[in-house]
Amino acid sequence: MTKEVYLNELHRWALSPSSFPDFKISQHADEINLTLEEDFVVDTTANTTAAHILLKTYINDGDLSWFKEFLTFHDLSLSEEYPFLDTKVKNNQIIAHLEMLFNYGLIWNLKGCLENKTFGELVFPFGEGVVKKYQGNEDILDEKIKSWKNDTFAEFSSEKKHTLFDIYSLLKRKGMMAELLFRSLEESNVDFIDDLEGQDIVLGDIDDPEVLKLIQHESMDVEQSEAPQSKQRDMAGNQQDYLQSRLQYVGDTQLLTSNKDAVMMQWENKIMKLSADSLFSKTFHMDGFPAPNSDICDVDDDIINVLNIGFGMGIIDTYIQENIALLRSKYPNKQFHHYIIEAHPDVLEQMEKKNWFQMKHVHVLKGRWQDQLMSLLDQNIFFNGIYYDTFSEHYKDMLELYDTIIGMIKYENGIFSFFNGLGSDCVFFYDVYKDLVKLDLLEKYGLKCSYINTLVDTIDENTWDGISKNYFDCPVFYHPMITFNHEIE
Ligand SMILES: C[S@@+](CC[C@H](N)C(=O)[O-])C[C@H]1O[C@@H](n2cnc3c(N)ncnc32)[C@H](O)[C@@H]1O
Repeated sequence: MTKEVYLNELHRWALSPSSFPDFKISQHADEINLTLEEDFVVDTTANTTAAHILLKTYINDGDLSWFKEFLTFHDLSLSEEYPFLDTKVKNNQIIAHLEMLFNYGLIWNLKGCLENKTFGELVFPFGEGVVKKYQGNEDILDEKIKSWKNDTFAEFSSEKKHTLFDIYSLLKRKGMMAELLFRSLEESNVDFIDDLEGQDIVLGDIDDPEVLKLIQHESMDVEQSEAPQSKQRDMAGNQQDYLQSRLQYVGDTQLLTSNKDAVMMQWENKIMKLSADSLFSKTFHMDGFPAPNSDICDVDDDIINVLNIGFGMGIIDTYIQENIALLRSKYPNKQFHHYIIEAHPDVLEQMEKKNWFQMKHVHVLKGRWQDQLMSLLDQNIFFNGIYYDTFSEHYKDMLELYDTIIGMIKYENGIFSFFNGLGSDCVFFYDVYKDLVKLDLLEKYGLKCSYINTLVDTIDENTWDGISKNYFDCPVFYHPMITFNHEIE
């Protein structure tokens, strides 16, 4: 069987699997060497795979008008008429079909179909956050989201809703596996991998550019704010360039690089308030948070230390100071210390102007956290709350950070949090990273990560005017609350 004939069969099957019960990928896949993502693509310009077709058909309950539209839109001429059969993809088959496609090399983060979406976005176009519990007023949701929730999602049977969550979990798992695989290859220069998901895969040498390309293709390598495609110095993606660049404060609303990348913006104000409160929430009763458990909270804790990494516009630091002032008046015998680490000279100059160096019990450490944290560790200072929000760093840097701060968080009543912009320019990637962070923290450090899901109501159509790149495009913000896992005691 030629590849063309095989692919034609594959797509007919994806449109209507129950009409082709005998179709087996494995029968001919090996013969035609079907292992890479290109082999699944209907048309390379449209980048739409059999899995996109399968998912979209399932979600649309067998109504295939979208597929006709898709063919016309992309001016596709196919060798054979596709049968527009009125047969639905069944709830109990879809997971097995997707698993099979993944086992034959389907790549998890491809965008395709009419709307150029990832598989995850076909299932939950606005991410998992809007279908799970969140804080905030539903009325503020965008009309498009409301209409999807109320007119589309609400109409699905409960069995179908369950299946959609199962599909989404599978897709997220595939994303996490790809990230973990990429990371371990980078770390250990592994040459061969055996028995991944039941197959024997020989990857060859990681230095082989072909292998590296394949793995990188599957990895997201997210940054807190991603770099625009430009020939200018890459300030958002490269720390050295960033630290040597000039920054500009635009009133009290923005901090920008000369490339107009946003280092910090005022729309994050609400998130900074939530973050500042959460740093004290395991030691004191803060509004909107459950009371700290008196069994595990160290009530004799008289020295309260909070650390913020990355000053930016000082929004979170201002809220931390407000909290300290309030708590100091309630607990006059306790000592409160506020540490700040900041690396950029222009930001340090701004801090100077605003008197941060003169404030009582505020300790500013000038330099990168990579160089400053050790001195705190050496002085045996333990923290009730640590917050991380830098710029031009990657998730790799956060993994490095975990190694150090694990020894600095108070065991009983300490908490770590960060501005969660990981993968936040795509709802599906944001959901994958949400789970990956949880897994990383628990597996390696025994830390428990839960999230407060809060609606983002401070971004509007003008927010990104004049900014080179929108770095947050999700309706729900996942605020991480990371503590030692006392449940395992
Ligand atoms: C997004 S801003 C922080 C905003 C802050 N949360 C606020 O409320 O205004 C990021 C800050 O981290 C600083 N930064 C970037 N890399 C750093 C590093 N490695 N160590 C310390 N500070 C860093 C930047 O210069 C910038 O001031």
